[in-house]
Amino acid sequence: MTILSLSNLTKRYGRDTALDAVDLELKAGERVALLGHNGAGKSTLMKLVLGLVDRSAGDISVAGHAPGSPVARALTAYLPENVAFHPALTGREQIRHYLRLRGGNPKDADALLDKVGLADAARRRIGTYSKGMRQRVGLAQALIGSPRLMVLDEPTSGLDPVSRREFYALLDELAARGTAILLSSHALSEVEARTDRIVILSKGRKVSEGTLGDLRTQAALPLTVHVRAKAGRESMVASAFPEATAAAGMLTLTCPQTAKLEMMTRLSGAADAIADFDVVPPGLDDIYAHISRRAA
Ligand SMILES: Nc1ncnc2c1ncn2[C@@H]1O[C@H](COP(=O)(O)OP(=O)(O)OP(=O)(O)O)[C@@H](O)[C@H]1O
Repeated sequence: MTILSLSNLTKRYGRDTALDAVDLELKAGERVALLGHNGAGKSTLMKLVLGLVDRSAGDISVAGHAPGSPVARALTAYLPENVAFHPALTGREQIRHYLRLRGGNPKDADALLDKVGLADAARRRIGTYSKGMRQRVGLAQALIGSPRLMVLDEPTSGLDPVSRREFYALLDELAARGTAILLSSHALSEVEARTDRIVILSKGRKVSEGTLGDLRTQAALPLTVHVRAKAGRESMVASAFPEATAAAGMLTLTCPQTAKLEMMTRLSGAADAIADFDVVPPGLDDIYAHISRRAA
């Protein structure tokens, strides 16, 4: 089921085009990452989805409803990059407050805090929480009313690696229950591992979209191959791979995606002299840099 649909979506501020004819669909349970340099249009896209600004052209719907309409608002949750809570309130008091504002039952606060792993800290003041714990309060708040679409702006910025992993595990659980997740991030390595699809914006235009595999194919960047020779067989390996550069006791060479099999044949041909080798595909940071540069 389609939860979010953007078609030819355009937003202009005066003569500047912040978002230029963007198409995008999110189905239930999909996790989609929005990448782009500063000013690429990520926040504008999110604001349009939340109904905070009006579109200049194109269409947008949240489960068939206009963004900002009462139904779309009830179906959508938003977690901004920097969530601010009252430091003197406990986690439980803060979530009870939000539940009252959203017409929910304040008694549900403990269940929500438990869901985000804050059951033990529910009675502590938010002023004593770490940044990761405050982000979880934000997530608990966003979970009120079981949203079908969750929009997260840089949700893990400032979190340590363990908190980031735990945060993504919570998102995985939400997605597994059918919530569509749209998040923006600059932390490419985590997006690489924890989202189903990646959308790259540049100057308001969608310049790439797909799984990491799709993007890898589009970018057509070469693989990197590291080869370590057996002791005493260095010159034999060096002559088998004359194009390689040597550093730190290893030979390093690149191989086009389309020439993987030839590379395997060459490696097996020199197998007697090789102690170890690694074939490293380009990571999302390389692919992102390549696609953004090409778009610019
Ligand atoms: N309210 C506004 N009035 C005029 N121009 C705006 C407004 N909001 C955004 N813009 C412009 O629209 C373009 C896209 O901005 P946007 O904030 O969507 O980018 P972004 O990808 O979210 O960037 P960042 O990563 O820095 O948050 C920029 O050129 C920005 O200056």
